[in-house]
Amino acid sequence: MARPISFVTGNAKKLEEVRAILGTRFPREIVAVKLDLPELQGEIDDICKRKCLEAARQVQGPVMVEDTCLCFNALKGLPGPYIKWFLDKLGPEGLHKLLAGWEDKTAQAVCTFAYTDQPDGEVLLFRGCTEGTIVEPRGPRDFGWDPVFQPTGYDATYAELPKEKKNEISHRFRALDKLRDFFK
Ligand SMILES: O=P(O)(O)OP(=O)(O)OP(=O)(O)OC[C@H]1O[C@@H](n2cnc3c(O)ncnc32)[C@H](O)[C@@H]1O
Ligand SMILES: [Mg+2]
Repeated sequence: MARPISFVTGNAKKLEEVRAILGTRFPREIVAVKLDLPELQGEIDDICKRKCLEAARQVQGPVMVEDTCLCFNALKGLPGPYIKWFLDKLGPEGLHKLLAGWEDKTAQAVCTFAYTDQPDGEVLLFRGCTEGTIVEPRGPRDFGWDPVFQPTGYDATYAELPKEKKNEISHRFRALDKLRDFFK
């Protein structure tokens, strides 16, 4: 039997969605490890790779980590990987207001899973994107920027959609679909 994969994250909501999406149809056991890993500045692939190798160093075994970006097209992809700090400081209202001066309200939610089986191993990346628009916040506020992200083709924000629906169309679902293919 292959060793369990530690999913290293400080975010309980991510973990909840990963468990719901992978369900029981995933061939490897996944154990949650709650660590808030440092995230270095830079391009998204490098952030993910370094986060993953740091996780592997701390866990000393197979790990996966995940990084989520919210990229505003009018702002050439920003806040991108810095969305966590923008959200912390500005709140959902402030994210919407950031685009006040721009006609283009479109955005991409981008999720990148990084996997490695050992501390100095090769890091594999699995990415999923969902297109949408940034709207005035609507719906429950229990997960990040969900209230301001309205996926294309829907009248509801991520926050307003039933969890099962979000998990069928989300950036995280699409990334996990690729990860699942790899482990099949
Ligand atoms: O420990 P890690 O896994 O890094 O967890 P984190 O909360 O620091 O997460 P990120 O570094 O990936 O930062 C992404 C930010 O976007 C938020 N976020 C991530 N996925 C989201 C989703 O599906 N819907 C809404 N907000 C999300 C999350 O709460 C953070 O504020
Ligand atoms: Mg983080």
